Amino acid sequence: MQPPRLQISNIVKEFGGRRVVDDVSLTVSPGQVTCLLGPSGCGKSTTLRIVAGVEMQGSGTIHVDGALVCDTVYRVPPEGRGIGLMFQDFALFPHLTVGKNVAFGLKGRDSKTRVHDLLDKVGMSRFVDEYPQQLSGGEQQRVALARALAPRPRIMLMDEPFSGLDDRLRDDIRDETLDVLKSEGTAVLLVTHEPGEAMRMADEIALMRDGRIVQQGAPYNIYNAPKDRAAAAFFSDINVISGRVQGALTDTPFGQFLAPGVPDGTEVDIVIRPQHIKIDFDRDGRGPNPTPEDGSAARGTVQRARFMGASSLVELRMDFDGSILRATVPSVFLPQPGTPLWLMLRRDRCFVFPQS
Ligand SMILES: Nc1ncnc2c1ncn2[C@@H]1O[C@H](COP(=O)(O)OP(=O)(O)OP(=O)(O)O)[C@@H](O)[C@H]1O
Repeated sequence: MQPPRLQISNIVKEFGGRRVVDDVSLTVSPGQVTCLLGPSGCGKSTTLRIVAGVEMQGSGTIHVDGALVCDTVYRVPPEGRGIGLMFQDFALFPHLTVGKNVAFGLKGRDSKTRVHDLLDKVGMSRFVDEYPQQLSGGEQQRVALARALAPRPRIMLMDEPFSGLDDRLRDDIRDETLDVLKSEGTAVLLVTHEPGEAMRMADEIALMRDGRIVQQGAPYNIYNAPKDRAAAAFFSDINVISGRVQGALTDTPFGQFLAPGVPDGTEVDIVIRPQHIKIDFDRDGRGPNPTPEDGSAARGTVQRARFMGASSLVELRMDFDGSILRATVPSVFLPQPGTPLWLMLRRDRCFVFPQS
């Protein structure tokens, strides 16, 4: 079997006795994009710097195509690792033209063709003789991508590469970058703190917290089967309803929830995203009948409703304990504050986590 393009095994790094990377392992295959996703300070960039070879790990190993690149005694220098880098502040050389920037790391006869092909791929051919300061931020980013890919790196490391760009442009450049990276078959390790960016770019997401990878998988799986409450909350606003387990069931105002394998007496959080709450109208103080899919309805009063563009966000104060729950509804639904409404929770979209 082919070894993975990049294999990171049990990497540990401490700064001043504090473990900022704690036993991180992951693999990336050619043509695959893996995102290290997590809040600021969780150790993403340090992990990337260790792979790049500009930082040394305390323990653990890195292999590229099955060959050892570094452990705690042996170390291939950064330029010998076949790795391309793209960082937010990774500036182009201001005194070189676009073409010369891209050609910078290239030798040999076919370098002209390579520069031409890459500039074509990133849609920048017509700027070949311009200087970086004549280009917009997005154009510079495209050239930086071409430059990083020019020597055909086996692995591309990207650290928040799009964060200097404004929103709309960022979406376009992300998509274009992804197309180019896929067409080159490069293995990509991308660091970001933005779940939206990870969902958009990644084949696989490694969710990091306090130096550890807490969950790893395809974006769909991580979003729909988060490991704990914090993992669920990292991707969207969440609603939390608390309960206590008795006989593998939790009683709540929304009916009973299964809590298999959770010991009696355990307090649990039932977590649901706002778009998975169902709203129904009040019929003289009565709500919809219970169903196996959605459980029982509980009543609340609209506090406020806001139009969000593609959806509307409705905040309700619940009769049963005065807590606020948030529901999003596609398109336009803007009930007046004070309107009584009934909420139901889609059972297949609820997560039950023991409280820690
Ligand atoms: N050279 C260093 N010396 C001491 N502490 C460091 C050093 N580099 C990083 N750290 C600390 O290690 C922790 C992890 O930093 P790192 O940059 O890897 O996090 P991150 O997840 O990439 O966050 P951000 O997105 O903010 O860069 C931080 O608390 C940081 O202050």
